[in-house]
Amino acid sequence: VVGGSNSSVGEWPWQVSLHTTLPVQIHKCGGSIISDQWILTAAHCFENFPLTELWRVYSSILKQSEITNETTFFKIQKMIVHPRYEFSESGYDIALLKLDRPLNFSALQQPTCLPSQEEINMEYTECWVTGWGYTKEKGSIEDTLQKVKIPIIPNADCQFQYPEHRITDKMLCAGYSEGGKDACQGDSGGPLSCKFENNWYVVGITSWGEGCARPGQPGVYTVVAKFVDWILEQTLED
Ligand SMILES: Cc1c(O)cccc1C(=O)Nc1cccc2ccc(C(=N)N)cc12
Repeated sequence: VVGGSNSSVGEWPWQVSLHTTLPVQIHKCGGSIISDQWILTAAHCFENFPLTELWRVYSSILKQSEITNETTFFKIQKMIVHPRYEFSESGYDIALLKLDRPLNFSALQQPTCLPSQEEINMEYTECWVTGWGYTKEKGSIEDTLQKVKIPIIPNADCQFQYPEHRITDKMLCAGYSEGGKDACQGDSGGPLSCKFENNWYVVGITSWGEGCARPGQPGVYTVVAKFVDWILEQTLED
């Protein structure tokens, strides 16, 4: 996250950290708890690491430095990448991870709400992006979970700012025209969380952007509301 600040303990209890273990263990992506056994994240996180055995899921973490060999983690029992995903910029950048065992909800780890299906994206006035990603383009993974408040912008404006891309209705954009605040590499898969009538919803999934926090280059997110049917089909089956 560029231009953000440190989160406090339990502020984003649905945020998880996804680590790969080879060649060394490292944070790769964020994700959101949406039930006691399912994590919502981005498909592009698994492009070079499609094997579930390579991943560890850490919940109730504020600092990456809290993670030691003794820290408990979840393994991935099932990885479901959207069948229409090809690459981030073409959309469908969404994936579901089934944990090897249910997690116990607590103040530090609990699910966030899935948004309703109608298009109320523009009515969300309080949205935050969170993650341990880079704080600048040539950055590195942050120790403390970062947060930054970012406004959702109309897709028409976003399309103008990305003339070489097709910004579809399954993508949403968020950013400041002057740049300076944005998600970045390492935040991928994490939530764009919006507070609505005193509840938090995972409205977007951090997906891509040209660089990070550049003026006129907003962050692009998967619109979760467009995939609620798919999410329910995949997760209620089990
Ligand atoms: C290609 C690249 C880097 O090598 C380092 C940092 C960023 C980039 C880059 O262009 N964009 C990105 C690469 C990977 C994930 C990203 C996630 C979000 C955003 C965003 N701006 N909201 C940009 C990303």
